[in-house]
Amino acid sequence: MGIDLHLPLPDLPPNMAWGGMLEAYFANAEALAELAAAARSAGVSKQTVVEVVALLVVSAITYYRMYHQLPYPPDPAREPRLRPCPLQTEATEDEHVVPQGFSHEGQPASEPTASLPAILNHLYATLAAARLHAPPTLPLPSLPSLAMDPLTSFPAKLLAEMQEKLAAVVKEGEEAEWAWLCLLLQRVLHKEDGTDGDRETGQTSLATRMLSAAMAQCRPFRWPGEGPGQGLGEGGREEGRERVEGKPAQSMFGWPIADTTTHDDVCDIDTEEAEAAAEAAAAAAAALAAASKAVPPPHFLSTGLPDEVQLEIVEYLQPRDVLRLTPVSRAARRLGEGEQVWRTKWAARFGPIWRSAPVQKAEMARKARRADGQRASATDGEMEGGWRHFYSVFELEWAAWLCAGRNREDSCWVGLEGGVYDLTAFLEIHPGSKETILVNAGGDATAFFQDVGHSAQARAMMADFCIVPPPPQGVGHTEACVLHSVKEALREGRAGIEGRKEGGKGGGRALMGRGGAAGAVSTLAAHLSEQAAMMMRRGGGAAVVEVGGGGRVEEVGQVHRDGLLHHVSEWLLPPVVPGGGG
Ligand code: HEM
Repeated sequence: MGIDLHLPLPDLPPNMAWGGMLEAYFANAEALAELAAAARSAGVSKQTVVEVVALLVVSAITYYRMYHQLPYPPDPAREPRLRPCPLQTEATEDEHVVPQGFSHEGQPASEPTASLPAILNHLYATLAAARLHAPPTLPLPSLPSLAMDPLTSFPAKLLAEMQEKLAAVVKEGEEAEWAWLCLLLQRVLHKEDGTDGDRETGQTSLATRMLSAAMAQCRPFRWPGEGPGQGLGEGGREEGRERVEGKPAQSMFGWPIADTTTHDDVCDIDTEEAEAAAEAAAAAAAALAAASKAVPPPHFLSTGLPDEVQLEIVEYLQPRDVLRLTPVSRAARRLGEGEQVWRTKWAARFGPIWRSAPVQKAEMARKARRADGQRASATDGEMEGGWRHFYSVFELEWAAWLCAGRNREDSCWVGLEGGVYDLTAFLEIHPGSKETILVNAGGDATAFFQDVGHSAQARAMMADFCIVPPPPQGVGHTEACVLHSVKEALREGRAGIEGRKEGGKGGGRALMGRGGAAGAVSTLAAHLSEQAAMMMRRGGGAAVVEVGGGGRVEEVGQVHRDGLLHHVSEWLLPPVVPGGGG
């Protein structure tokens, strides 16, 4: 199955917000399903596609910045003014913590729902614009055709192009940029198992061999201005390149560039020469591989991209996609669990809720009680477990916290589908009775409310009572919500913990749904076993959901080959009977 890319190219506002598009894309269940199907039929994993899209976004950011001649790292004085992101409509501008690139001035408040083809179209259009306006000395990649299938023809076409480029890379031995663009290609070609080429014969593909050679020759990519000796132009492999007096020796990308180099010099390569160089590269790669058998495949996010760029990628992604990316490598984990990422995500998702009047009032009341001499708890005012943990807890608990105690006739608040409603005035006239609401008030009543199956008319009435609006559709849930459902499913015996031995060094266990288990359970189980399978294929290790002694689930987490425990908070899980729930 292919994805039709014959879409009309949209007008590209210069201040396109990639993050918003990507957010919308990943939040779009239909697009995800389409992506999954396309990925399956093309033999590419969803994970890979996520990475590819993320990398494409980085390229877009890169070219966007070049196009507007914005410095990197960003210089606040020269940044385009950020407009409050659509999620933060109430607070004043000063109060906003706007995620980088989330939204720019002049953009419509509501992001269009983007599909993968639309995103690619935007990206390509940006690249095209960048090419048109770039100074001729800037060696930009030539573009893949716009009318192609991103999941099938993309790798093939890009491969052809990349082979050409790689030949130049190897020849010049400098252009790390290409090397990481090729990583993108390599990830796609790799399918998902970290091997390449023909597994039977152990032959690696030309692309990989060339890439290895290029990577071996390239020093990590750095943006200019990161410090002496770090850019490629400083003390790197500079043979064949001349520093021009009085001119910067680096291009914006940080590789050395003589001012006689033209775009054509870089992009139009003599095919014969390229083939010869490719062969040389292959030979070099073979020698390299023979010298060191255990050359790990280069990984996404460990390619020497500047930290800020990597951070930008993960900040754009939905929480669940960040969680999906973290097991890819140590670097990805370090990033994906970073404080700043979750802080930003929290601010974008819950900032408006936190600043909403009811929450502020409740918070002030709580503080006043403290001032009245109520004993503060040991953890009061501290953030335990970091921002990621806090994000999960907040997501799960804030409505209950806000509504606590308000289950009376004179004050009746209910949490529903991510918003909070004051139903005090509605109690008497509620068609489903006052009592039904009262027994469910004072906390989150979403489950019951949805069970009842309220009509569209009923839903239309809700806005009148809303005091804290629910987030816009598509703002995803984190693992905390998934685990909340898991907890319920375990408690009700709809799911259990089962041991599952996998190959490799360590055994593995996964949380398995049982007949009729909640969707959340199977989602988590599928995710975990996907991870497990991936780890196994990469040479041992295990994805683990651990069951502690004494009939209690002590912890649930993923243990990876690198020995890192991806921990999920204990308190989310209920006691289970010995032997594993049910
Ligand atoms: C803003 C909040 C709410 C509004 C505007 C609302 C409105 C309505 C309306 C119009 C009906 C009539 C049936 C229909 O049109 O679907 C109804 C029925 C009902 N509602 Fe609500 N409701 C709200 C919240 C709740 C909550 C929080 C609960 C309980 C947790 C609840 C429980 C029920 C029940 C049990 C019925 C009766 C269903 C039946 O007889 O089939 N409602 N509600």
